[in-house]
Amino acid sequence: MSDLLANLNPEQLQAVTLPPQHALILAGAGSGKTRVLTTRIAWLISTGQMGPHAVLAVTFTNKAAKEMLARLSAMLPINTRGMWIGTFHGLCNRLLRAHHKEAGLPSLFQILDSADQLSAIKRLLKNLNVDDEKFPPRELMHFINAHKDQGLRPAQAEVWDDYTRRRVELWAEYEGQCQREGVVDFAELLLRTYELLSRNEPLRRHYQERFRHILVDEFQDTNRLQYAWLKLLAGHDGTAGAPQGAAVFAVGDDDQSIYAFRGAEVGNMRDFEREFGVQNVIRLEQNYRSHGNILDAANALIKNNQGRLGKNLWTDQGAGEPIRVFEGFSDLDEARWIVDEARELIREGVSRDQIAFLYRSNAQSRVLEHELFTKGVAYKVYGGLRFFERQEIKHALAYLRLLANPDDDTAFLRVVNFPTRGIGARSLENLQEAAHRSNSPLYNAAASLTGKAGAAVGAFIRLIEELRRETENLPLPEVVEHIIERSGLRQHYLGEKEGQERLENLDELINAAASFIAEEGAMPVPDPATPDAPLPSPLASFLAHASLEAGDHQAGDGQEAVQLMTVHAAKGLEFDVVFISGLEQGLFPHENSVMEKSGEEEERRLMYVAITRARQRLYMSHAQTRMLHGQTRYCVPSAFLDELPQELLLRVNARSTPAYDNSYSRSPRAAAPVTAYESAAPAGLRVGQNVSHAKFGQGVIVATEGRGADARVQVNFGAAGMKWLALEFAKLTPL
Ligand SMILES: Nc1ncnc2c1ncn2[C@@H]1O[C@H](COP(=O)(O)OP(=O)(O)OP(=O)(O)O)[C@@H](O)[C@H]1O
Ligand SMILES: [Mg+2]
Repeated sequence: MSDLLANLNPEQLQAVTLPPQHALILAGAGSGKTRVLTTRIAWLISTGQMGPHAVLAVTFTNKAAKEMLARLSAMLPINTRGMWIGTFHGLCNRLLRAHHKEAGLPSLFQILDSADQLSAIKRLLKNLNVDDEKFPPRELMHFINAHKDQGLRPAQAEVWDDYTRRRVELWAEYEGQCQREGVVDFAELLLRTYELLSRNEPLRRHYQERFRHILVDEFQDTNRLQYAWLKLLAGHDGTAGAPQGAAVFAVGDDDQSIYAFRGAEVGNMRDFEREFGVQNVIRLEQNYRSHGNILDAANALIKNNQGRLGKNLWTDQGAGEPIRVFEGFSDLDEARWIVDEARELIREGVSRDQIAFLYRSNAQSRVLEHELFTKGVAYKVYGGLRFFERQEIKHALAYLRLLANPDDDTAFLRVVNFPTRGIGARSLENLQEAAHRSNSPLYNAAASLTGKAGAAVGAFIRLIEELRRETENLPLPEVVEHIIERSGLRQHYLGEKEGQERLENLDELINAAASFIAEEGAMPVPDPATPDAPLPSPLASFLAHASLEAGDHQAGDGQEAVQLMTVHAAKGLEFDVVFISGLEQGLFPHENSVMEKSGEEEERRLMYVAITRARQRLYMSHAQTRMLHGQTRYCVPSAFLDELPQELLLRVNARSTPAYDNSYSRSPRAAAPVTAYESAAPAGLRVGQNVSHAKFGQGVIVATEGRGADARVQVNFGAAGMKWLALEFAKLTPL
């Protein structure tokens, strides 16, 4: 046990060995918060203060949860399987599976990911004959999710006009549809669990008594509902006679709060301190992750934010290397340089796993991927177009979902006519109407269809029934393989011109099922606290996993690969070498943020997170032109670059003339050091400049393109929205 505590500094040691009280560890990046949290769990267990089943720990991503379990197994000779360590969504899923009856859900309820949710909403609007121009489905989805993240149901929503009233009605209809179909969306996982625990006293008591220690990583990014959920589980719900609750140990960093746009509230940290009467607020100030220059850059940047809780991070690791800054002619040029540099590092012996490419927006990964692919460098993308979101995978999963739950209408509609079975849109509409009238799932309403379509749908239902029988006793990977064959999916893609890649992905799904079983064990483990709760089938567990986890299958599992992800997804992680690309106004900071002070500060925190992921070497880059949404944009370097102490930066020049480029009106320029950013902007106007327009009012320029008579600027007019204006016609006055 002494080994466990051996390398901790005094503040870390104090935090790890606190008596069972509420505590808040407030500390900057890389100061060992996550390490302290994990070590505390190990310490509590190894000193016999609690059993593995008395702990609940919440982390932010599946990757982080896995890492925590791995670290725990390394520290302790215990089996960590079955421990309640995971993401909010993962833990809620587990709770609802164990108590689905009490939660009013079918035993095999399915999880809708965001794409499924959107299609469920579109289908609803169509069924109700609602004009989707007036009620754009995506917008309605955000409306619904934002309310649910606040812990609200339609009856509690604030209605301030007819339009909102209608939206709330549609939301209520949507809830009804989900309930009929036995599906839950991400926000519902949390809300349903919260409601279950607050209404069901015996159950609440059971968990309140069970969990003696609740530990939360990245506490700054919890939203209202998550905080309420934690309070409830910890026995701080205000109900009379609640048992002496769990000790809550929260770690966080206000400077890394990057989910305010999704309703996360840093204010939760202050509320926590007050409401739980936290006696112990511990600050950690030594950073063990990054070399001095990297840390200095991060500290200098974040100083520009107001109202911070304030911390002072230092390191004894020495200054290390300067931060290298590269300017590319174009995004392709930038990507080429990044990949060349990475290859050089790999040649020098840096592991691919220790090289990360970070970017602000998912769309930026495409050029990087293209370049990596061309040069034959193994890479892995986290997030983005997830494996489980690809068309062929969703088709295969839909068959599996129907096996598990025939009431799942989203799955039904996805594959009833895929591969084609001659069932027309008209017949499907009739079927949906019949289902709507009889308030039954499509699967059951199928009998009402007559004629040719009726026969075809009947054949489909028989196919599903047969598949269910045929796969009943098969191991999961074989179930997956069987349905890919028997559903006709493989045959279908064999006949498709571009089908090869899709077939490979389908094979990869069989592999994913196999590794899922290998990792999770062939059968789910009964929970000692609720031994009588029904165990989910391996299929149901796998489907939940597919909805919850971003599958990362570009590079084979276990293969070393360069890590690509958005800055949001990089939270909590660390790498020897980090490249941050696309440091341009409008991209990072993102254009949606420029109008608001709070938006700008959130972008700065995001940049702080990006910088502090690096251990030894940090690169930053930007391009003069970039293809975005099919157009070439001229770009101005990010203001964040100017906020860094210039003596920490090493400007590296282009090594050669660009071999290819995607900008069409760039004047031929040699490989001289490039500094003249402004030349790209038309007629004295630059990105970031405030302007006024007779009709739209005041705004700020967020992008420019073209020259002379073609010159156009994109202006964010706030309330009047984002506009592209041709300079020749629009009268813009610089302010
Ligand atoms: N006392 C220590 N001695 C040596 N290394 C340490 C010590 N404390 C932490 N570290 C190492 O420093 C690195 C950063 O730690 P950790 O990831 O726990 O920081 P964090 O505060 O959670 O960072 P973030 O805010 O980015 O999530 C890890 O590699 C960790 O193992
Ligand atoms: Mg951490």
